[in-house]
Amino acid sequence: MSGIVTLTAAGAIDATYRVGTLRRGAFARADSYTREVSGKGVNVAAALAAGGADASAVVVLGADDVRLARCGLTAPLLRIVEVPGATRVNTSIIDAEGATTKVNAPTPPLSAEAWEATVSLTLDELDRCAASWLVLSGSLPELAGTGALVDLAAVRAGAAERGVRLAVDTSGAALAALLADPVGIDLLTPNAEELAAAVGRPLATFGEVIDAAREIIGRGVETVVASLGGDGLLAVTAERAVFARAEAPYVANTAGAGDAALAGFLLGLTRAPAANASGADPLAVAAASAAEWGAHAVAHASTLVAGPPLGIRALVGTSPELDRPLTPEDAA
Ligand SMILES: Nc1ncnc2c1ncn2[C@@H]1O[C@H](COP(=O)(O)OP(=O)(O)O)[C@@H](O)[C@H]1O
Ligand SMILES: O=P(O)(O)OC[C@H]1O[C@](O)(COP(=O)(O)O)[C@@H](O)[C@@H]1O
Repeated sequence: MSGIVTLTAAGAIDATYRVGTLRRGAFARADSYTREVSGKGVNVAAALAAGGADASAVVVLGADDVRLARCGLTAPLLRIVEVPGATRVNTSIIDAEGATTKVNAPTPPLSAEAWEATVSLTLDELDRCAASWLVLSGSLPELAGTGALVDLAAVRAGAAERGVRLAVDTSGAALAALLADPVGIDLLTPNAEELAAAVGRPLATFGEVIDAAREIIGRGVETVVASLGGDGLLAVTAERAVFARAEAPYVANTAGAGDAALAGFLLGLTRAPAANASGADPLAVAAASAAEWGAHAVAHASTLVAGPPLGIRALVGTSPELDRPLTPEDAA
């Protein structure tokens, strides 16, 4: 199988605290605390590898945390660009009811040398594993001294020259920058909030999510997978919209669900030729796989998933109910 490479220009340490009760403005002592080397592309690659894919993660990390990265379970997947200092820390606080409060730190600016090294390592990695997909994951740092985000043009051109398909999972300024030039993006995986920001209006129903996804598709993106938390997801193309949802065995930590769902979608696509041959619908197969991996991830205490979603089966609908409201925490 050809490989899948992820690029995370803003690597992170995920710090997860479990507390009994979390009250704004009040003291809480954690019952447990974990630190994981993360960043969206690291999590995506970990899930892809757990699903049997040949995956690797190019990630920018602070030198202070490289030893932790080299000792972790994902170490064999990581292609690290080391920059001076510490990696940013993204903090999740999970209370006894299973609700996650998350604060992501800003990423420090990247020097021109570090960004050049990142681009060149990414293109080398595409060649090394004869990649079929490149996944651009997470927020983007500023290029030091410019006030502008790092420029993805060389990475995108390099992927296009090699016939490598492009998946994008990002938010905020990075999503806006990518959507200013969306032609060539094969797969975009926003959550409802990110999709709402991209089209500049609130989204309250499945029908509104599909319309927003089609607006993005009209700008040049091939497929939009809108992830809707506990409501599941909608996989939308110019002609089709497929709904999928899987029941999570329990909700332990929602951080990383989007990354696992993206990995699940790509793993599902790799099964598409076999699905086609057996008369199954490839988009539905990929959407089901995404929902199963997402539900699997929320049942994991850590951001990273270990192993495939055994025993989790998605319900899939090829005619989503357009009037169905999103649950309030997913509506945007
Ligand atoms: N509580 C849940 N129960 C079942 N599936 C879930 C739950 N939360 C998330 N998922 C699955 O994981 C996917 C990604 O989660 P979501 O929270 O939407 O992404 P993100 O982390 O990017 O905001 C969802 O589309 C859904 O399929
Ligand atoms: O680069 P960003 O947007 O700050 O996101 C990084 C964070 O996203 C995560 O990958 C989780 O993302 P999802 O919950 O969307 O899967 C964290 O592990 C990481 O800390």
